Amino acid sequence: MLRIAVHGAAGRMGRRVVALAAGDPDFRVVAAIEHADHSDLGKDAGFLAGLSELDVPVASAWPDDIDVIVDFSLPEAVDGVIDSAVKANAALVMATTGLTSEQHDRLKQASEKIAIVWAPSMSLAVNLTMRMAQQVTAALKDVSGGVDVEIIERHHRFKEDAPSGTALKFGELIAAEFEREPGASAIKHVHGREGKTGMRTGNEIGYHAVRTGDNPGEHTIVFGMMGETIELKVAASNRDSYAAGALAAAKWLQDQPAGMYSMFDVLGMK
Ligand SMILES: NC(=O)c1ccc[n+]([C@@H]2O[C@H](COP(=O)([O-])OP(=O)(O)OC[C@H]3O[C@@H](n4cnc5c(N)ncnc54)[C@H](O)[C@@H]3O)[C@@H](O)[C@H]2O)c1
Ligand SMILES: O=C(O)C1=N[C@H](C(=O)O)CCC1
Repeated sequence: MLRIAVHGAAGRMGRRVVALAAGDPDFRVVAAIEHADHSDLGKDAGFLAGLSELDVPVASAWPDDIDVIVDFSLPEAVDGVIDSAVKANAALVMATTGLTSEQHDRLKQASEKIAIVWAPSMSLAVNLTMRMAQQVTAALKDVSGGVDVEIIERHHRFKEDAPSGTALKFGELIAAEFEREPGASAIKHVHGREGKTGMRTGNEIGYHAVRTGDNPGEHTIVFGMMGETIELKVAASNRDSYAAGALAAAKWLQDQPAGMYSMFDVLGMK
């Protein structure tokens, strides 16, 4: 049984991770961590997750006996949870998005000591769609008349970063396909458009962030050509696909040496 600590445990995602972990016989929830002045400190994590009590109070201090930490917090909390994972010699599932390049560097350094999965989306369907987007790009990148790629992401009104980490990952993977050929032009990443922008160039990817209501996450990748269009769309109807993916990553990490891994590794999508 894996001793799991949830970082950001009172959050929208943290509560779902606690709920699913509590119902999984492979896990024992040993810690529900929040920042030191959170209003839910001391409350039972099971109660916050909509369950019966787990006898795990929300706390800001880390216990010693942790096998894996699942982080769904905020960028300002990420440096601390990396340090805590290394100190506890615990595996780390890093799901928080909006990290700085310095924080990604710190994750990489920490992966020399502990096993880490970082993914902007823990969803099976999203990671499968990423692989499909790579295949479509490879097939269309030299099409007559060219192909224009635009990424539209839709999330709930409470989301604090834009575009989504998932949209950025889609763009990174698609750009890599365009840039694979020697001498290929570097792709420009264009975030929104306004004013007299001039004609769209052939070597750019556009990103558009929609924020409405309680949308748990939706990505549409548009491949626009002269005469026809392909759209790849993947949409969550609740947050459990992300929580389940994070727990799958937590289990998978237990058999891995120190290193940096992705959901492609967890899902066996080489
Ligand atoms: N990778 C994925 O599959 C995936 C899926 C959903 C959300 N996310 C990302 O997860 C993050 C959280 O999303 P959310 O909707 O749950 O947000 P949220 O605001 O509901 O939850 C974030 C939680 O982190 C806590 N927190 C902030 N600072 C902290 C600190 N210093 N120490 C401990 N806890 C702290 C907050 O109190 C809050 O409870 C976002 O970055 C989001 O983009 C990733
Ligand atoms: O709810 C969020 O915030 C989400 N963020 C992820 C991202 O930024 O890619 C995707 C899942 C939902």
